[in-house]
Amino acid sequence: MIRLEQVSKVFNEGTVNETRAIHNVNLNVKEGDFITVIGSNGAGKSTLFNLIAGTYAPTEGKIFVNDADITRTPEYKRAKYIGRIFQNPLLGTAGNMSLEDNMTISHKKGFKGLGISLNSRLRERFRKELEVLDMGLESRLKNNVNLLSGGQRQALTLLMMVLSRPALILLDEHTAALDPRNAAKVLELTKRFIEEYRLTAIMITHNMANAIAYGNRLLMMDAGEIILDIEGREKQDMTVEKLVDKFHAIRKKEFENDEVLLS
Ligand SMILES: Nc1ncnc2c1ncn2[C@@H]1O[C@H](COP(=O)(O)OP(=O)(O)OP(=O)(O)O)[C@@H](O)[C@H]1O
Repeated sequence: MIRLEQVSKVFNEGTVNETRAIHNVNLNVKEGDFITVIGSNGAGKSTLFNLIAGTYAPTEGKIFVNDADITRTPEYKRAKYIGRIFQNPLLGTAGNMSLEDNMTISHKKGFKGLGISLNSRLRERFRKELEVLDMGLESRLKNNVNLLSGGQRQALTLLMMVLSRPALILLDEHTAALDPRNAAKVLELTKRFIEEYRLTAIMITHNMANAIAYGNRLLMMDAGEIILDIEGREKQDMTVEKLVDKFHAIRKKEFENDEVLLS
């Protein structure tokens, strides 16, 4: 459904600060894929997301959605079908607005422009949707979102995004800023929503064990390249040790991401 062909991204081209963040990447994301992405520091993981989301245009190459060339489609247009969650829980929701107002906005997005006003039926629906999170948020519809904890806020962001039914979701270390208990909870909700709503998802994680445990496909990036793309049996049989060994075998160097190896 999303395809990258020979995509490269160079920042500050022709200056002393020139950085080749993505180099000749080919990637075909199939409908229903849940892809985890792991990689050393500066490997190009976030840049890959920025290219898919349209935050940056590639220096070279093309990006397609269902065979339509979207290489030059601006980010705000792609946002109609690509959902994205960042590491920072403050970014996905409006803190100075209530839960119900936040949810109304994302609900409207799901209905692609239909005028929708907040009424008791919609409130009841929001309550039911929030119950699924099992965080007690169903009784806090009128609370401002900035009263929520980081974990609650990230779970709400996830729920709102899922309910707008994006064709593709990009999760950029979305549990990395949470304490371990909340991180595990949000990760489990993520898995559950992806399965229940049959979403196509790409998730960057610094945790190799999670990259192996979640999803049907795993990418490893290094120095702007996808150096490993595994799925099926090969992914199921993968272990952290085997993954580190694979990295050494391919790159003939140490894996430079302390967080990955320590987590
Ligand atoms: N806007 C930008 N301007 C200049 N250089 C950039 C920009 N964004 C990323 N880079 C550079 O591109 C390379 C890849 O960065 P990117 O953030 O994609 O890596 P990453 O794999 O997400 O790293 P990390 O795990 O450390 O977050 C790095 O060398 C980075 O400094």
